[in-house]
Amino acid sequence: MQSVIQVKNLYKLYYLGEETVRALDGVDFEIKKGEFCAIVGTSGSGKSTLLNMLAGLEKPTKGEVVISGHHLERMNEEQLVSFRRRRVGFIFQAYQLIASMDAEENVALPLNFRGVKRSERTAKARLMLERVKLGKYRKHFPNQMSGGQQQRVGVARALVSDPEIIFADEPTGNLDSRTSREIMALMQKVVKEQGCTLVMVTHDPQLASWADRIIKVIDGKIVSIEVKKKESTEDEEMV
Ligand SMILES: Nc1ncnc2c1ncn2[C@@H]1O[C@H](COP(=O)(O)OP(=O)(O)OP(=O)(O)O)[C@@H](O)[C@H]1O
Repeated sequence: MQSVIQVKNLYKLYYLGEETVRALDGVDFEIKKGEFCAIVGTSGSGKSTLLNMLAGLEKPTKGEVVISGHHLERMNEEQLVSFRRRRVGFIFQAYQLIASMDAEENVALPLNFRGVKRSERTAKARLMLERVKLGKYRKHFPNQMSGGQQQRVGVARALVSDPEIIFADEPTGNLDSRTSREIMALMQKVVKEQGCTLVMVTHDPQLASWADRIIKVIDGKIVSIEVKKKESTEDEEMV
């Protein structure tokens, strides 16, 4: 399988007065196309810094981040914005839905930025809401939905523009354990159905165990990469 993300000799140093924080301290790995990858580690280990580098939200101090053959560290701000709009979807811990927009409008939002016409935006948003089993909730506003439902809207919004890669930062951090499992199962299923790559950051090894590849980070260094043997799961059989 082809690699969609390649990270080579990556460093991110922060200078705080006399002190140098080695948030990423020489990191190398690859993520294959279509994989669900978890980056796991305790608080302060460097997970969010790594995710920000992969999404082109922060510049590395040194090293390479190559996404589908494109070097992010060589891009300027404008190129990075365009890269994110065209190729990337995000799922956030606090959902980040717009309170004044209903579920359908929230899901359609990434398509506005791409200049897709209104009728097509609405049709795609409805399809995605059906896919996350929220078809009946399309006219509901965020404050009329549970946390789990809001995050399902978040998943639909991340997938609506057919991104190559979805980045998720503690996507179930605000949810109880049962709802968390539901969201993990949903993300695993829809990502496989759409054939995109999912990179999730979590501090929770239990949640990381849903992934095909688990990258463990301690003090800015990778200490292990576990690749799970493919099993014929229920989700895969449904694809
Ligand atoms: N802008 C910054 N300036 C200085 N130090 C920073 C900055 N951002 C992060 N750090 C430091 O880099 C290290 C890694 O931080 P990071 O946020 O990546 O960890 P994390 O694993 O995502 O933690 P958490 O799970 O708590 O979000 C920490 O020691 C943190 O204090």
